[in-house]
Amino acid sequence: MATGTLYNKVWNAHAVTTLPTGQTQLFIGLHMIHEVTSPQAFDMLRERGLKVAYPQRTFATMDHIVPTLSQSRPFGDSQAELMMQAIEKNTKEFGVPFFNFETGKQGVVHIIGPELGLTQPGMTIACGDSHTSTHGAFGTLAFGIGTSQVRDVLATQCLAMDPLKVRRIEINGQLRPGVTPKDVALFIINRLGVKGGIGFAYEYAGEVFDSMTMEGRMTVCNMSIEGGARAGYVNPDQTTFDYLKGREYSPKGAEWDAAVETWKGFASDSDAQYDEVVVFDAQDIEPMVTWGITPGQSVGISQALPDPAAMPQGGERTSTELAYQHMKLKPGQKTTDIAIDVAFIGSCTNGRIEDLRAAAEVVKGRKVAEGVHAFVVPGSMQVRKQAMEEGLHRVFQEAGFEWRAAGCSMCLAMNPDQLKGDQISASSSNRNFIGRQGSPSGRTLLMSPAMVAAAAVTGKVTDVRDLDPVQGVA
Ligand SMILES: CC(C)[C@H](C(=O)O)[C@@H](O)C(=O)O
Ligand code: SF4
Repeated sequence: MATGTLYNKVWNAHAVTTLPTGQTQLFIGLHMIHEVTSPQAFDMLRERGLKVAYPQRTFATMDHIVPTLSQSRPFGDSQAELMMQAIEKNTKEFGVPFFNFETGKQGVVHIIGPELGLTQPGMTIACGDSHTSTHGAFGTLAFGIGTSQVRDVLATQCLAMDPLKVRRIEINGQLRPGVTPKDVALFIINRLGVKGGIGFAYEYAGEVFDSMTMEGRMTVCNMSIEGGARAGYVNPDQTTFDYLKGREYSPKGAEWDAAVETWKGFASDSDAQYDEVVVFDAQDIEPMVTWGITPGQSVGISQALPDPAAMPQGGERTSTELAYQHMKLKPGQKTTDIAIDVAFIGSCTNGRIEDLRAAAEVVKGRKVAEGVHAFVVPGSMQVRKQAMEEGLHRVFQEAGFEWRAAGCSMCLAMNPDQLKGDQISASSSNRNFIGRQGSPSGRTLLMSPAMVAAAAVTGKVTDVRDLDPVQGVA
């Protein structure tokens, strides 16, 4: 059992009791909700005549179904309009703050929590969404939950949870130029497998994380769930505190100093005991690209696609063969030979300002390749505003990208932004499952925002480090 870890400290600080099932009843400090997994939970509350126990610890937004072109009401999609109306009604009736378009703070749930300073070190956080692990970047224990658990948290502010083991993933050394947090996330999943994290919380540590920005840490924690982990976190440090200072919901004045002292106390001790420790060398990581139908089916940009015939019979070989069938790619093929149809920059993995800056940097002075449909969907209204203040929208538009409104968009295509037929996308999102981007035969290549930008301007998967400099661009 892990001791002296952040996991351990945050868990114990929030444990209410041990339930007869052996599970821990855990108090949840922050509950974020969105339109997809909350309507039935509110209905169940209504059926039982219950209230939201802590409306001041509950915050709502809408992200999955929002159209990114016209947002005039009623929405063109009547299903989406109904979901919007449901969350409007539920938040009003139950007294839950709702970050809708009018507030200027709407966005993907995992982007707005940190951006508003709602996400704070040492917290337990829950949201009816698997990528809640994102908030672990702040030294929180953040869990994605299902709709019946959303009901439980609404009604009691508690969850019944099984304890986790802790695996420390330490990456030492410095990342090579052009290698980003997204590449780190894909590398970890490639090495440990999409199921490798089952039963674990991942603690990300080592020089790479020490020097990573908060947005980068969010990208890596976001994808913990794609590696099977229940949660993922980075210990809070000065980078964390600097990010949170002055945010809307961050503590102010004397409360700020007291909060920082408390937050520091949640970090893992230097002599903490882990259930497992895995160590990687930063130099071994290169820009990564997925070629298959799970986020673990990836290669470094310089490597050829793997050969299933070289794998032992069984699970991995079968899923590799299945992936080749769906992706219409060939073992041994170079990733840089794969042409793309669509370039999507956005999502809770890579829809933050640093992601847009990194992509714009590549796009500046270049043009989207002929036949490629490229678009940028900022992760939140605030990210969008910031990007426009920096003129990034113009960089994208001049290159031929579309500049859209904030939401989940083509990350999972619950809105009109969908692949057609067997189109292939270069996508900065987190899942490449069959049908994920709206078309059953659609194909998704996951990569960093800079790599998506490089693919958009060349029309095929490209090592962003190989692009020739653009004349006249500083
Ligand atoms: C719609 C929602 C329940 C889902 C999730 O839980 O992750 C979505 O956000 C996703 O990324 O697949
Ligand atoms: S951006 Fe994608 S992964 Fe994130 S919450 Fe939305 S659909 Fe899920």
